[in-house]
Amino acid sequence: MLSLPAPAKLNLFLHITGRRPDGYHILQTLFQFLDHGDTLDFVPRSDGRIQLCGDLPGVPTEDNLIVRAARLLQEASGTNLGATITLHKRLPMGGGIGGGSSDAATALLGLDRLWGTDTGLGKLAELGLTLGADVPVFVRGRAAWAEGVGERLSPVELEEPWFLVVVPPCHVSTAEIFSDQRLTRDTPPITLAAFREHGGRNDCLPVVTARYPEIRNTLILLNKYCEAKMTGTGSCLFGAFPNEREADKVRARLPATLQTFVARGCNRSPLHLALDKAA
Ligand SMILES: C[C@](O)(CO)[C@H](O)COP(=O)(O)OP(=O)(O)OC[C@H]1O[C@@H](n2ccc(N)nc2=O)[C@H](O)[C@@H]1O
Ligand SMILES: Nc1ncnc2c1ncn2[C@@H]1O[C@H](COP(=O)(O)OP(=O)(O)OP(=O)(O)O)[C@@H](O)[C@H]1O
Repeated sequence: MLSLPAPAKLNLFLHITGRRPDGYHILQTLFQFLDHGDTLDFVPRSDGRIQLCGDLPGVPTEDNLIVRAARLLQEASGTNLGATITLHKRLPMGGGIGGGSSDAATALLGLDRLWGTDTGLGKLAELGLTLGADVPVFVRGRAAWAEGVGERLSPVELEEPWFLVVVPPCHVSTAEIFSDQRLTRDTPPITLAAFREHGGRNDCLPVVTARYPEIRNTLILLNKYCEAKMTGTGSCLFGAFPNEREADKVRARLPATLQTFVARGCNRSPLHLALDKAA
């Protein structure tokens, strides 16, 4: 059996600089991975079937990004093999930490290894992009400066702080935020050097806090202890700390009813570290 992580990501900032004719948004963002996420177990099958164990509430199996990724790779590689895949879900859904996209990337890389189809990261990233804008960065496995719709990636070396992540008690649909009339789509493009000097913001935050009072209130609370930011289109909020102890201290002060976790920021995806180890 092959067991692999599907880590979370954070968008350290997110600027919307324009919109394509097809409605997709042109963005600038910085992706960093967390050493916290789902786990997928893979067992090969000779009958060609894709079986998923570990159903998600509200997601029909055929729509699960893991199953869709598996079928895409079967088709692209022409393999006759199948797999039984077990998903151990830990990441909140609709949290902006990329759980579904990361599961898809882990399925693509894990099955490519299991089946010996040797597809290569470039082709896997291309297949992944058809499943979601966030899949390619998980396939490439490097913290990245991203442009375009999130698929034009340049690897970057960032500090690797500890993050306290807070999951407000609501799901946010990415499509709903991107279609809100109030969203600003005209932030002037910046450079990585400018971000390192002046930082950046999340252009989705005003729309998300206007729509979700729970997120606005959680942001106010977290801001008492650190500079709180939002990842992706929400709902998750985070703060950076120099070490685990400092992050844990703030975590202990938050109401026990709030879902929270502490994880290390990683420039190299835990998925790729695990694949190297398993080689
Ligand atoms: C917000 C981010 O998480 C930042 O990393 C991503 O851009 C979103 O990536 P994702 O969840 O993989 O998004 P997708 O599943 O590709 O798209 C969900 C919906 O969001 C909108 N969408 C997504 C990405 C983008 N650059 N512009 C968009 O307008 C589209 O309406 C799309 O139907
Ligand atoms: N394996 C999967 N894990 C999670 N969600 C999945 C999966 N397969 C399909 N989905 C669907 O994708 C939706 C988005 O899930 P996901 O956890 O990626 O949200 P997210 O963290 O907000 O993503 P992003 O940061 O990419 O916007 C879910 O609400 C669910 O309907």
